[in-house]
Amino acid sequence: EHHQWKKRRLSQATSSQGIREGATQGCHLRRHFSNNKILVELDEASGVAIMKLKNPPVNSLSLELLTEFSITIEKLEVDRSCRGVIFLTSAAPKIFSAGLDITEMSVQELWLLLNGSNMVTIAAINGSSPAGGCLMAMCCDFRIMADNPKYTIGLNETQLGIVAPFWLKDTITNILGHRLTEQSLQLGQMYTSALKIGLVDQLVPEDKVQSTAAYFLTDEKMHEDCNTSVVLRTLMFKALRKNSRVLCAFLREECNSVPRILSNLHKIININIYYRISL
Ligand SMILES: CCC/C=C/C(=O)SCCNC(=O)CCNC(=O)[C@H](O)C(C)(C)COP(=O)([O-])OP(=O)([O-])OC[C@H]1O[C@@H](n2cnc3c(N)ncnc32)[C@H](O)[C@@H]1OP(=O)([O-])[O-]
Repeated sequence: EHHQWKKRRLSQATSSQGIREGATQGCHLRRHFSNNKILVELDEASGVAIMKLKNPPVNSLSLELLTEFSITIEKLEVDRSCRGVIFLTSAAPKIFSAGLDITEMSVQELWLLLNGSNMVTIAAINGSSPAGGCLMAMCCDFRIMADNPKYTIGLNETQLGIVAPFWLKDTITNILGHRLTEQSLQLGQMYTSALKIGLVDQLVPEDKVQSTAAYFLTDEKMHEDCNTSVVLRTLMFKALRKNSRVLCAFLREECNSVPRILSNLHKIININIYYRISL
């Protein structure tokens, strides 16, 4: 049943959003597809897909954006010309994402998709990234952030009166370690020095964020890093996150067993149930 639902969503996505082929940019042929809230450029020469969030004014993760996010990831997963690489970056400068839309609450599907994906994912963080924005970046395999002291990143849930569920805590623990996670979550800390604590992997000038992310995936970079393929390293990394993946599989299984008539309301209720279990 879930399989049919997935197929239906994919065909809806490809027909209703429309894929425009043949647009050129630079010397590579690019395919674009654009939804209301997400712009995707697929460079066919390199197989690199760039996903840009465009939900002004602050790129909040509204239900509409999150739904388009799921559809886009699913489309790229089955697109054979995509080498399995995505950059998440904001179409608007200064703000990567303000996190969940404060009037809505539904982000677990995004976490499931990114953690469960076999594609290499890179967050090109070109602005502030609190709460859900930080979660989205943390779910990626690498994080490259604009070097600007005005931009902060972190999980400020405690400051908002939200208790972080276990899967969010596990995600940040994988990156920061146990003690720093405790401090970070207790204080709802937003960091300006995210590189120092390892929350991001690289700080670069603002206008270099996207090109650095792209460079990460080139053969040249691969050679620089002792001939270790980025893809291989990522697979190793994903294997190290085994617990999260087992958890993902478990949650996915659980989600699938729920009849997916999928009105948004049902979805939110299901997610809230997971919230409750996790707490
Ligand atoms: C399990 C995971 C749990 C995750 C939980 C979350 O993510 S909870 C979320 C945690 N997120 C946060 O705590 C983020 C808190 N926000 C900020 O820190 C800053 O807004 C900023 C740094 C993102 C942008 O600064 P800036 O000076 O460039 O811009 P500005 O401040 O002037 O805002 C412009 C407009 O955007 C509005 N708006 C803002 N955020 C949201 C939102 N999430 N949603 C909807 N709307 C939002 C804001 O009200 C204002 O509207 P107005 O009045 O024009 O109608």
